[in-house]
Amino acid sequence: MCGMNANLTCPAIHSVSLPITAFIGGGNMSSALIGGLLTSGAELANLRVVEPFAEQRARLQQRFPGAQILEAPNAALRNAQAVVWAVKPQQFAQAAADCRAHLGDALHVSIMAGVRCRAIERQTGAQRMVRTMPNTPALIGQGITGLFASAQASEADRALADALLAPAGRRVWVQREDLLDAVTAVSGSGPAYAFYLAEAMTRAGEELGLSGAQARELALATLAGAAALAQGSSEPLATLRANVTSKGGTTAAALGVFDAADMQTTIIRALHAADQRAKELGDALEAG
Ligand SMILES: NC(=O)C1=CN([C@@H]2O[C@H](COP(=O)(O)OP(=O)(O)OC[C@H]3O[C@@H](n4cnc5c(N)ncnc54)[C@H](O)[C@@H]3O)[C@@H](O)[C@H]2O)C=CC1
Ligand SMILES: O=C(O)[C@@H]1CCC=N1
Repeated sequence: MCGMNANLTCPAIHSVSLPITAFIGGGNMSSALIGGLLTSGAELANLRVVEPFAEQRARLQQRFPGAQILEAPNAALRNAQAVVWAVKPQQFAQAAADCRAHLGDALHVSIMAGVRCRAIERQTGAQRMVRTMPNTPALIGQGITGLFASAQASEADRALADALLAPAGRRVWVQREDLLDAVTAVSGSGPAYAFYLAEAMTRAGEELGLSGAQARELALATLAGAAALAQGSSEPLATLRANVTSKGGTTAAALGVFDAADMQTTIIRALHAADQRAKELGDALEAG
């Protein structure tokens, strides 16, 4: 049951060779995921990546020697046991049309925001699917990925998807497909919110006289330390916040400004907008 439970550790993929796996789209997230597989010791001889852009193919070839980097789908995809859809949602219909004739009986794994199992089935004919939503800390193995399996996916399929995403970091399986939009809003897009906050903290630090490098170091170490503290604690987040906030002190002064601007409501509204956008991307594909 390792594919169902984020708390169980799945067998590491490095103890066996990577099953024949085709990534469709070799951009940022593909590179992060493949990099993770490589770092975890997977042999890349069974890896195929379809990437139409020559410059990006050259980068992939240099970074992942041994992998087959293809300009267009061809017979090399036929025996793939897993196909990972890693194009932008708006590129999926074209990519699927290009690939469909070349794919055999593979598990289809998607990392695309919003694109629903129904659309993947319609565009590819696949029924065994695992949709996933990783995030960019996958680049350093510290990401977190939400996963959802179609009803037809077997335990072995779930385990394979889990193993492919394991080098990217932690995994959380959800039981309803629409919850992947919520995962996208919280953790898929989430690194950008953290960087946004860090940018503002860094800018303020500079305005207050620190060097840019010092302000950045202080901001990032604070965010990382606060996240690590909260992860190791069973206290509610509000209690951890209260522990920093002396009555009449500096933190209260800062939080007072946040509250006056209704920051929590704004952040919550922002995540609803991300969830809504994932749904719109899904709707557009179903309509198209
Ligand atoms: N960037 C992020 O933080 C995250 C992105 N995602 C999802 O990952 C997917 C890819 O995103 P990125 O890697 O950021 O985008 P990207 O633009 O870096 O990568 C997409 C790649 O697909 C290639 N491509 C375009 N048309 C193609 C076709 N017909 N066949 C094969 N390849 C084709 C492009 O040349 C490009 O290299 C998206 O669906 C996104 O929703 C998921 C989680 C996080
Ligand atoms: O912004 C996006 O649409 C993608 C999905 C999650 C992170 N990046």
